[in-house]
Amino acid sequence: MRVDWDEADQRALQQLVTKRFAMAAGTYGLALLLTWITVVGGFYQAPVDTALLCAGLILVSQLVFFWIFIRGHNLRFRDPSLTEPQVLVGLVWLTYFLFNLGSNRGSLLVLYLLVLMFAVFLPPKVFVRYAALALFSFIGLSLVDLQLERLVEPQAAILQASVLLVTLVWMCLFVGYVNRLRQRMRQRRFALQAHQETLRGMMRQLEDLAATDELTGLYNRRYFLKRAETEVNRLRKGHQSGLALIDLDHFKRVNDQHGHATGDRVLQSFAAVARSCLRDGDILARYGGEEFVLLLPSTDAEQFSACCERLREAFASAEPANTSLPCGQLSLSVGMTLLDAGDNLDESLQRADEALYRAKHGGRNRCEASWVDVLGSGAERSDGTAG
Ligand SMILES: Nc1nc2c(ncn2[C@@H]2O[C@H](COP(=O)(O)OP(=O)(O)OP(=O)(O)O)[C@@H](O)[C@H]2O)c(=O)[nH]1
Repeated sequence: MRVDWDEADQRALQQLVTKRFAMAAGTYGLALLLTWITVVGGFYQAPVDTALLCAGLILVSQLVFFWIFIRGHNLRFRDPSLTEPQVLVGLVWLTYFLFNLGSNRGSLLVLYLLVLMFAVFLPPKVFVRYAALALFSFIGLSLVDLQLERLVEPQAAILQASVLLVTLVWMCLFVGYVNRLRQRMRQRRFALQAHQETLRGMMRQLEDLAATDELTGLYNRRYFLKRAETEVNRLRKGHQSGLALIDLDHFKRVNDQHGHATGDRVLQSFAAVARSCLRDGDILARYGGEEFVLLLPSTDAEQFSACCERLREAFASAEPANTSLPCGQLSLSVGMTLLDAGDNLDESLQRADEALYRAKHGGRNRCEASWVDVLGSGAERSDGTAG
């Protein structure tokens, strides 16, 4: 069965299964060493050719597995570590090896457990299947010996089979326990991941709250200053950003004549108008009271002036919802400046503030730029009445 893994999972998984393969291959190496000890010690009761053939087949089988792992073909299977085929190869090889040991096989019975150790993480049902295969293979060896009339000690064979049976039953119970433990751990991991996701969501909400002005939904001053500092530092030589302080005109009068609630709605109305005039990358924040601050990345004097002018006109002609204010009563003044690479944010805000001061004192409802000569012709000054 083909399973799709994402790339990071795939790499981590491949590392893990390759380590397991190395362990299995190492175990085969030790088992082959044992084979040759039995051959040299005279316990091996078949021609040496069979031991050589067996060693060769094991080597080939491991090379095939190695090729499968290296090419990543194992990832096509539900169990990418290929535990079942490995265990099957191990059981077949071990049974053949024990068959050739004749009556000496009892002392090497433990090797069945060694092979089955690789299967302890398989589902318990599958493990029971391989445990039964190991037991019946071993009993089968004694039956074949009996058939060939070379079963020297039948009682010893029965005892060995009983020991294997008891050990395998214990292992099956142990595997069931391990499996339940793993399931519980998996559930806890999922619960933990869900908690982490909730926490992350809450953190995002908190960050949004900490960055937002409650009344207007715009960014607040703290967030703006942090963000603007980053933008200023990011500014490359030859590029400019626009910075503007925007102040609603005679706002105290709105409050005094129409009430604080109406004043609040006017502030919200400004936020809505400004949002509709600005682009996504533009940063607008409530600087305090009825004062706002705007940062327009990657702009020049002409574009920035046009943008602020558009905003001024849009607000002057906006009719705030749920207020008794007639349109025409509302206006704003803007103080603009340009930021160059290496500029200091505080000094730039100071320049914008000075321009705003001029806009207020020049009659309000206008945009003034810090880059315009104060005593000059005022050609770049724009206002709602006449140039
Ligand atoms: N409704 C409302 N009013 C606010 C809020 N924050 C500040 N204000 C009011 O905004 C007014 C600002 O008044 P001033 O600083 O005198 O400025 P102004 O009346 O707009 O006059 P100019 O700026 O010179 O045109 C004050 O009356 C503040 O109480 C707010 O959140 N809601």
